[in-house]
Amino acid sequence: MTHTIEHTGPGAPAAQSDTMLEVSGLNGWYGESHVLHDINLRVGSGEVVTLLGRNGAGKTTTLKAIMGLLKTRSGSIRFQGHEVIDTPARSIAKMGVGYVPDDRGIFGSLSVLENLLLPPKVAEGGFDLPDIYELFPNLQERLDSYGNKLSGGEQQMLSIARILRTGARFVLMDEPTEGLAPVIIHQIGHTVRRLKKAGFTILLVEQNFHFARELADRHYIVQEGRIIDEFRNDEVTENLDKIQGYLGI
Ligand SMILES: Nc1ncnc2c1ncn2[C@@H]1O[C@H](COP(=O)(O)OP(=O)(O)OP(=O)(O)O)[C@@H](O)[C@H]1O
Repeated sequence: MTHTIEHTGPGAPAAQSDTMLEVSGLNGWYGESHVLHDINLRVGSGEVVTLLGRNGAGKTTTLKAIMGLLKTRSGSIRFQGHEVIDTPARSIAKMGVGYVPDDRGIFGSLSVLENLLLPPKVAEGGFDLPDIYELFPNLQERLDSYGNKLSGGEQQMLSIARILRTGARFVLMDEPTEGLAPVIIHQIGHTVRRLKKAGFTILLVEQNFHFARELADRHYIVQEGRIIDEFRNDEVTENLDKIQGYLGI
């Protein structure tokens, strides 16, 4: 069945009580190196929430820990009320959590279509191919191209598109704008806005504060593996100096 995103409602964030993700006291390690320290964060259903911070702050590691890709972790990660701290990544994906990694994870020796069809469906209601082509017309034109022949922007779109196909409704996105030209960043921003309108929940890691500010409902500031502050998007203007100080911009 075609998933008509144009006809979906305005997608205002759901009530505070409707929690998609609740992380409490999350700690994470790479070997002996203690990288995440008592991370607490919450993402409501239908919200776009960002993790902002300088290089090496621990943003990617936080996403990996939530997705189950960082195995040495402790604390609590609840997805729609279910504790997943001991759940492997494969099972977390099956619960409807999609992950768009910072390296985009495209297989260079597979075509666009093969890359699109690769991740297994996890839920009904995912985008079918016409939905994807409507959202990303460039991908339809490049269906037979190999992944390694795509531009950075096309790879990013493919990486997002294949997650949408799976039926995941909660998407973790790691720096989707990294290294892309302004016109492509604009297109990615347009995509995130449409997904929000269609009711998706998004946890977004970003270095590009201006991009994050255009899209997000709330922001968490990550520094040295800790959440040190948080802001609603409508509090950003009055806290701009503070935020720019945190981010070093
Ligand atoms: N595979 C790894 N093994 C050991 N240490 C790592 C590994 N990956 C990241 N780190 C370290 O963990 C810390 C957090 O890194 P992380 O990649 O989560 O930061 P980030 O905020 O996402 O920054 P960036 O935007 O640069 O990716 C850094 O000190 C980094 O050097």
